[in-house]
Amino acid sequence: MAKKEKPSRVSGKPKHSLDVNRSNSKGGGDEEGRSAATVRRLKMYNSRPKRDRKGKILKHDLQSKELPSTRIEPDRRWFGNTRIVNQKELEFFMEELQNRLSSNYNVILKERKLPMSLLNDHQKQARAHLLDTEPFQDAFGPKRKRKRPKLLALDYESLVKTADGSQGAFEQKVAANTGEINEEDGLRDLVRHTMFEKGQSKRIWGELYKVIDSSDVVVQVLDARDPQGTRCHHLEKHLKEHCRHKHMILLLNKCDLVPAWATKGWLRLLSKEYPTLAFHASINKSFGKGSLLSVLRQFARLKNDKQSISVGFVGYPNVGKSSVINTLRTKNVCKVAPIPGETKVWQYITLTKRIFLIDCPGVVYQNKDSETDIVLKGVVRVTNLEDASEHIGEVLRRVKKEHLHRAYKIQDWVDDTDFLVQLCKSTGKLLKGGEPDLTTAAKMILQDWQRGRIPFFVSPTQQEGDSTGSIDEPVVHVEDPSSSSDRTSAAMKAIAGIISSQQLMHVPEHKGFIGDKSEDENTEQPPENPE
Ligand SMILES: Nc1nc2c(ncn2[C@@H]2O[C@H](COP(=O)(O)OP(=O)(O)OP(=O)(O)O)[C@@H](O)[C@H]2O)c(=O)[nH]1
Repeated sequence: MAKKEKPSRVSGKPKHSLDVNRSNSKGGGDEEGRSAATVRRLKMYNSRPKRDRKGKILKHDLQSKELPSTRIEPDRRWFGNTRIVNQKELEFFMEELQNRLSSNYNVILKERKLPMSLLNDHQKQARAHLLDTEPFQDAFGPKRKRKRPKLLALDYESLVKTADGSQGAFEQKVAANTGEINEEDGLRDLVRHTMFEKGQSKRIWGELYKVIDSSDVVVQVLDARDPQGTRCHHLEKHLKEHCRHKHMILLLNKCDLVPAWATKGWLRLLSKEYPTLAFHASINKSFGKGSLLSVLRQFARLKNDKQSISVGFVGYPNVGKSSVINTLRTKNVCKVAPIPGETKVWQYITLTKRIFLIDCPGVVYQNKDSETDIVLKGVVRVTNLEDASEHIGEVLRRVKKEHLHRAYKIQDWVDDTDFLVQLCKSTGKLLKGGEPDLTTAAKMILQDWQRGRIPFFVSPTQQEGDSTGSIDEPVVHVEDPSSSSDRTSAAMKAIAGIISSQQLMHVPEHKGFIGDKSEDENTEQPPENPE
């Protein structure tokens, strides 16, 4: 037992530092010394058990006199808040608890400390009362509480009729989507499914939704050669309907492959809908990097209630999403290849302490594009095509003769086969017996097309209508009105400023187009080629 403390002196301070009768008051004269509570606690640590020679405890202040001297075995479980009990113990505990609960004279204190949901589990799994009956009025009367089940049909015949009707509607819808209602053999359908549905798989869409869910800002990367063709309206609609708090910007990548006036025209046109920036992805000689970084910094400022923001890069395959991220980091952090489908899964990249970038695999929304359109948009790997020559006619139609002449040194041709034969002869792509290897030549042309070696672009004038050439104030959406404040409006103004100042900048352009006089000359059908 603890010794009886000496009473404090009547006058003067206690001398010993382990004297309990020191003052506890802070404002008193004894500010520096230990308080009475501290002294008592320290004394408790000093009370060690008295042992005999063999180590057996003879006497201990905290040891019960009745029980033999015990030591508690050290165990990890003493420090955790979980316990493992066996089924028997649990059942015993449940019974006890049930008894206590059923008695009106018992109250459970600290109920929240008990795993009540576990103890009441059996109530949830109570059997369905299949044979119980209820009064007719409760089940069918005007004051019935049950929900009426939604039946598709009342009898078997009407069910069959409904199924037939919906099957017809489904088939029509599928046919409208694939545009192949007149195909009879079904073979083309199969080819389309395996090859031309790249970027449409459930897995890829899953990756896209993961990226969207994790992003605060979504950057939709478009190919400057065909911005409308590589846009995903479905995604824009989804963001507008379900994620109004997320911001979206458009990025016209590969603007070095089109004339400057076309880039500016598209910027003007697309800025009416979303903040749009032009970009040329290149680690050493990029364009638009500064503007994009400033816009992202403004978004980070806008969301300064968050520790960091995530920026998701989404878009068609091969538009250059990974290249844009590499350009921003000035480093090869993402795999880049001139073939579509290089990015397989999403990838997180740190740009700054507050800005994270997410690379997403290329996604294609099912639309009415023909197989040739899909190939020319760069969605399909050219090496996988079985008959590449069937798409060459469209290339010859879209690209001006001068460009083809400059690229392949062929003066004139009758049709696409003639062009391919001449190309095979000039490049030596011949099979056994001197037969021209049309497929290899066609693949060569398509690869050049996908890599931007053949000058081509879709003109913005067609969409712009009677554009006056003036630069409109870019649209910057503030989706969350609750967050609008001085800070928000300042950031939004800054973003609009960055975007409109980029529209005035000198944009890089494709050498093949230099010398174009004006966009008015570009009136032919289709107007992809301005020269
Ligand atoms: N000329 C030019 N080529 C570019 C530009 N950006 C990207 N590319 C090229 O486009 C090709 C595809 O680039 P990626 O960055 O792999 O495209 P991606 O969108 O990530 O492709 P997926 O992996 O299919 O999603 C590469 O050969 C790049 O070199 C650009 O601004 N200008």
